[in-house]
Amino acid sequence: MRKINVFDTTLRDGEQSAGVNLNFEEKLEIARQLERLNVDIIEAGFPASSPGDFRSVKAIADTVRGCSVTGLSRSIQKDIDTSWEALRGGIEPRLHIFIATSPIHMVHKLKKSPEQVIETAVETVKYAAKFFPTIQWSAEDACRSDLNFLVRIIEQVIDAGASVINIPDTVGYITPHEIGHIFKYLKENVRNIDRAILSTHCHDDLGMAVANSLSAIEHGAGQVECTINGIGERAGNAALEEIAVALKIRSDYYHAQTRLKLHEIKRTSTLVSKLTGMVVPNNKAIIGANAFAHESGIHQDGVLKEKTTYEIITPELVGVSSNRMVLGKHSGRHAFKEKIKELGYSVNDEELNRLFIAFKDLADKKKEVTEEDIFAILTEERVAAAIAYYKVQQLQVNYGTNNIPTATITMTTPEGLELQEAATGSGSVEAIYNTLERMITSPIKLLDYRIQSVSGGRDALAEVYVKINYQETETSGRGTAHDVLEASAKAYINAVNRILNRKLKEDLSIKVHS
Ligand SMILES: CC(=O)SCCNC(=O)CCNC(=O)[C@H](O)C(C)(C)COP(=O)(O)OP(=O)(O)OC[C@H]1O[C@@H](n2cnc3c(N)ncnc32)[C@H](O)[C@@H]1OP(=O)(O)O
Ligand SMILES: CC(C)C(=O)C(=O)O
Ligand SMILES: [Mg+2]
Repeated sequence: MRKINVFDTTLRDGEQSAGVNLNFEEKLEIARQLERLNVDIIEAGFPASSPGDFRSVKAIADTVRGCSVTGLSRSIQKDIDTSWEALRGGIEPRLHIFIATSPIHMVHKLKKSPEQVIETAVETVKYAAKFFPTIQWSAEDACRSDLNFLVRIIEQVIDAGASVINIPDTVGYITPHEIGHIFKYLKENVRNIDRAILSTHCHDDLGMAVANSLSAIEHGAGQVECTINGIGERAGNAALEEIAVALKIRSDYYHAQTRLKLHEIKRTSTLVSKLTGMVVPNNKAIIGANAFAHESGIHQDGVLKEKTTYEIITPELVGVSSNRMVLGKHSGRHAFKEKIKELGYSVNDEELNRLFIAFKDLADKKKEVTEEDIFAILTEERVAAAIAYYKVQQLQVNYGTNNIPTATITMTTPEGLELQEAATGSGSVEAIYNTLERMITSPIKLLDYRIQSVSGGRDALAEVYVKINYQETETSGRGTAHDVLEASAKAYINAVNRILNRKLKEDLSIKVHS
């Protein structure tokens, strides 16, 4: 297996993301975590860009011992001197020096001829070699540069002392096939290429940064530059976690490996996301919240039977504790039954079918059905099955800021009659309770009413607790529903039914004993 060096530029190119500004302590914390992840090189910043960046780069170089630390420099003596002051305390001081090589950049930005660019590159690499044992030289916008010009300048900077040659796709323009060709061409045509490692540095403007990096590796790159979570200038850089895991999972294809401790990936990603404020999308490969979540019934059934049916990466590989079965409207009976078992219940097939109907009904209204929701469905179902005397068939409430709230309810009675009533109240809940009282024979006194949400979010289930006095007996009742008014009606009827149930049992025992 070929060894690929991982050059992490989260603290330099990653910090170039619009809106990101890491302070000294935050940069140091991320550097320590990158060291734990075991990257080969940390690009800690751009020392000449500001006193703050100089201080952080110096602190990181002086602290980190598990890998090499580098800093970016323009092809200017002043930048090189400042970088040396920042980096000299590191275990293997390394300079990352760059100059643009594409016609667009040379003409419009640098305002230099190709010959002047070669001269500047060679002079500054020679100057840097007086201080730095290792020099990485980058041809900015290499992928839009003339290939033969690239060959010429690379040969000369290697002779001047550079031992790593980086070929950036600065503007995210190249395609996987084309970058493969560039690396192959340089390998075959740069006279002294055996004295240097070729490196790839891709941006994601066309969404191809990772694919391009992998193609470069396939065609001869020995170093890959990337950032955690793919953050970086504009649309970002190639995502470290995606490249590293692709090399691991498809080692049969790439025959290349890194020295990364992959189980540190999730922790590193979370830290970077937190400190930069760059939120990781749920569907992001490897580290997104949904990367190991299965939602649909057929997939869940497959994973329950054999994980490899739908998982090519084990969550543990990247430091995620386990996969996740998300219960939602696409889930099937197998996953639902498994969740019930996890909650410590056993249900027979008939109960499972009844519960599954209630579950699907809720899943249609809610994005994700949580464990708390399932627990509520289970309890509700069991309690309701035991004591359904009065049963609300239909409930409608009219509410408006300038209207008196009115409830209309259709309900079946213990005798099997279907009644319909309407009543008003000072609020919607009172209107419901006044309506119910018209249909229930004995008077009811409401003693307590409490409402809470079962799980978080705007679509959470509502759970209502009531305490009532009915037929000279005090009891409580609960109701759960997606709507607070429906839950309120259910709780009230549940309390009445509990009393009727208790009384029926007492009557039966009187009859049995007499
Ligand atoms: C592709 C990349 O990611 S490159 C890295 C990009 N990162 C950054 O720019 C972040 C840090 N940058 C900074 O803080 C500032 O730009 C500084 C401190 C480096 C320079 O600031 P200023 O001196 O005010 O220059 P400014 O940024 O406006 O312009 C850049 C100058 O550097 C020159 N330049 C750009 N690249 C190079 C290079 N590789 N070598 C030498 N000169 C360069 C430009 O031609 C321009 O020169 P000019 O003033 O003669 O026209
Ligand atoms: C400085 C270089 C390596 C860079 O970030 C780029 O070209 O994208
Ligand atoms: Mg870049």
